[in-house]
Amino acid sequence: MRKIAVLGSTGSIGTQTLCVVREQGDLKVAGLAAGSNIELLEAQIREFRPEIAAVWTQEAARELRVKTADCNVKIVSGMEGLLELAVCPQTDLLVTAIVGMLGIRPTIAAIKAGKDIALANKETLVTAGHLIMPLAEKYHCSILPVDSEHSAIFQSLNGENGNKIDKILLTASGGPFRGKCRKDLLHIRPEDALKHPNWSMGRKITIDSATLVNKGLEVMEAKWLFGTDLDRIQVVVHPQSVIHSMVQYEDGAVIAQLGTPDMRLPIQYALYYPKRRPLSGRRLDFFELAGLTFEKPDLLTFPGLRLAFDAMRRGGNIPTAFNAANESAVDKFLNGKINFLDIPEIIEAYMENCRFLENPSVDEILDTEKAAYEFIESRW
Ligand SMILES: NC(=O)C1=CN([C@@H]2O[C@H](COP(=O)(O)OP(=O)(O)OC[C@H]3O[C@@H](n4cnc5c(N)ncnc54)[C@H](OP(=O)(O)O)[C@@H]3O)[C@@H](O)[C@H]2O)C=CC1
Ligand SMILES: CC(=O)[C@@H](O)[C@H](O)COP(=O)(O)O
Ligand SMILES: [Mn+2]
Repeated sequence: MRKIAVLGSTGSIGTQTLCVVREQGDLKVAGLAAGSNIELLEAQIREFRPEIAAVWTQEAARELRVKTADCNVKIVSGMEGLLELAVCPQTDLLVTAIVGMLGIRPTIAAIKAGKDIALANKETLVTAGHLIMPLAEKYHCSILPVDSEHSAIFQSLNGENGNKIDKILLTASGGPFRGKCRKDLLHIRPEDALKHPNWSMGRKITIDSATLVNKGLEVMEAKWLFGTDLDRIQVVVHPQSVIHSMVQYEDGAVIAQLGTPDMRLPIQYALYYPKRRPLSGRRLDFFELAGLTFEKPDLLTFPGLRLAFDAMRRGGNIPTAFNAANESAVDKFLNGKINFLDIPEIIEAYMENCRFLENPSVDEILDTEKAAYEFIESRW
């Protein structure tokens, strides 16, 4: 029986991971971690009976201990708690479904403890991919993609070992503002940007989809996961989100993975790789598809994608600068402190102002993040 722990169990990916566990019935959940939603975490503890559960604050931990006193679960808190959970001996796979750079240290700890990683937390790979990929190789750990596009690429690479890839075709929905120009985006409110055309996801990634920053993060994620040069990764806007991504080989053949917009499939694929399992829910009906269309991304209206390519080309800690500035800017946008169009401006400003570090350590990555918050706080 595969034993898993889930970082971010109360979020969009976390709850869908537990749906898969519930439906399949043959996975053991040994650890659950959440931020502050202790009501849902308590219910998850009662249903899945993990050995260990983590929350962020000590106060939340105290409250959860009282609520779950009859459950024989160890409650931990803070970064120490996440690290303890990540290396918990009762697990062999860690699902990283937490948002942001908070995932870096637990992911590294889990790899060093020999755990496989089902990786949803793309920010970790974007900022620390140069540390994580070699570490996973050293400790013989698999990094199994959960992100829908990367799972599609992973599935399209199956059985093609040794064959030369011409291009990775990374599909993008284009977000809720596809087809608009900059002037149309001047007065966008958070509630407008939170309406993704095809996917139901957490708030941060939904804003990232609206700015195309998500696609920029995914380009970097693909580069690390598949070891592909940037100039072999092409973003293709595909508004229907039916083709989840494609791989073109040197003979011109294009292999793709298609499906309904349901994250349970890539999650389940990562949990059971290389096996497929039955999955309930709607199937693609090709006779009902109105059509599949494709466009080039509009880099003038959505400069976030251009900045991501730029960050990756510059390397070092600049992808961290890109990511940390975006995290700070998205938070400010969601709290009504800045406009939608300020998000890429803030990212660019910090990318230009941050101190360049060639091969940043974890501490230097986290320092770059802290400096981003300070820089942005002092100006916006
Ligand atoms: N949602 C999706 O469909 C997809 C998401 N991803 C990626 O997956 C990751 C998760 O996204 P998503 O599920 O949408 O995010 P959500 O915002 O829905 O969930 C985030 C989770 O992280 C938890 N969390 C927040 N702060 C802490 C903390 N300090 N300690 C422990 N846990 C914490 C939250 O807990 P709480 O709610 O209790 O505070 C929640 O369980 C992101 O990196 C995203 O880019 C990738 C592809 C698709
Ligand atoms: C479900 C998933 O993987 C998201 O990352 C999704 O792809 C967002 O879609 P866009 O960024 O293409 O709008
Ligand atoms: Mn994605």
